[in-house]
Amino acid sequence: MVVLSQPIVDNLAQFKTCKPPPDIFTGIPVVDLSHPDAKARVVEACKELGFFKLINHGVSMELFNLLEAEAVKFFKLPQQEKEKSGPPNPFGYGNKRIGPNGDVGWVEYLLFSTTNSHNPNLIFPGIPQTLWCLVNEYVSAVRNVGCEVLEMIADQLQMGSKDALSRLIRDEKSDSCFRLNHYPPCPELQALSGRNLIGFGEHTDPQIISVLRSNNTSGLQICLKDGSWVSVPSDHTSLYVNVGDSLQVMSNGRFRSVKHRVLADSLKSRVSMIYFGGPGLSEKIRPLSSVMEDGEESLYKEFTWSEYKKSAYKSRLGDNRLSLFEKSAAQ
Ligand SMILES: C=C1C[C@]23C[C@@]1(O)CC[C@H]2[C@@]12CC[C@H](O)[C@@](C)(C(=O)O1)[C@H]2[C@@H]3C(=O)O
Ligand SMILES: O=C(O)CCC(=O)C(=O)O
Ligand SMILES: [Fe+2]
Repeated sequence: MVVLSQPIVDNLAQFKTCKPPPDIFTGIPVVDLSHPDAKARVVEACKELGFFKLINHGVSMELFNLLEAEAVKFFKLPQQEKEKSGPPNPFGYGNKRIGPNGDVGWVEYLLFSTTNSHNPNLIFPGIPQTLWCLVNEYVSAVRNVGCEVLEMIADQLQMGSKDALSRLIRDEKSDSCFRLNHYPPCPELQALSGRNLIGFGEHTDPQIISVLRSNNTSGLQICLKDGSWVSVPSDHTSLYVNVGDSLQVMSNGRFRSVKHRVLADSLKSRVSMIYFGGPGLSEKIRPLSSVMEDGEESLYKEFTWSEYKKSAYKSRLGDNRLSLFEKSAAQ
């Protein structure tokens, strides 16, 4: 019999839990970037799930491994050392608290702005130079992948110019960010209740596009159109792409900003790295005229990314942030 000390139970009581994940879902669309039908498959997946797996993406396994190893090294540092780069405001090292409004999860993380104006020494006094350099190298590689995907969408939807979407995240004023997440295992809880801790609660990503890579520990779940949650198979060689709220708006609801969450594993650490491609602060977020049919009305009130971001940072993780900007919402 496993005997749990009271402090462990008390400490875990603040976190939400969930029944162990169901079998791994086999219906995640796989897009081979080098295949001629890639554009059509990307668009189909953005409409159906707002989520897909990318293979032949061109980011080297070596870069994945180097960044993962440096991230693991950082997360193994004594708590005091890691906290030199925190608290996240919103950038920096965070532990258990997500965002400014009381959300918690079984996760520690480093959140970076990808805009150069942020001096790393001010926000990350505790971060090793090697990790900083690898983050920059990795971000530029996955930004290119994000741009390639957005260019395929623009082409497939005949948006007129290939860079109608990609320019937003390629722009030097793009307000993008990057996150390294570490979900420690929690065997005590599994032993106690047979349940899993919620590592990162359900939410949608506010930006245009997110590009995710994880180690070989599963835990990511996405919500299907019928409201059921399914587990995404882990694959440390692939990238996963999800549609963010801004792309849902720009497609006037044709693409789906996918609701997702992460369950911590009871035995294995999960390490994930996510690039969130966002537009410049003053960019207007509205349906692109090229996607609209004759007479079609926008489902959303027009807003700038700065307005949306401000509103997002007032919300709780699981809130439907776009609902405030829907045309049907009270003015
Ligand atoms: C609770 C929050 C954390 C978050 C900002 C927010 O107020 C609502 C959106 C959250 C989210 C989800 C996707 C990304 O992980 C993130 C960096 C983002 O842009 O929006 C986080 C924000 C965060 O952790 O600061
Ligand atoms: O860590 C993951 O796998 C996903 C985390 C996530 O959804 C996020 O950071 O927005
Ligand atoms: Fe997310």
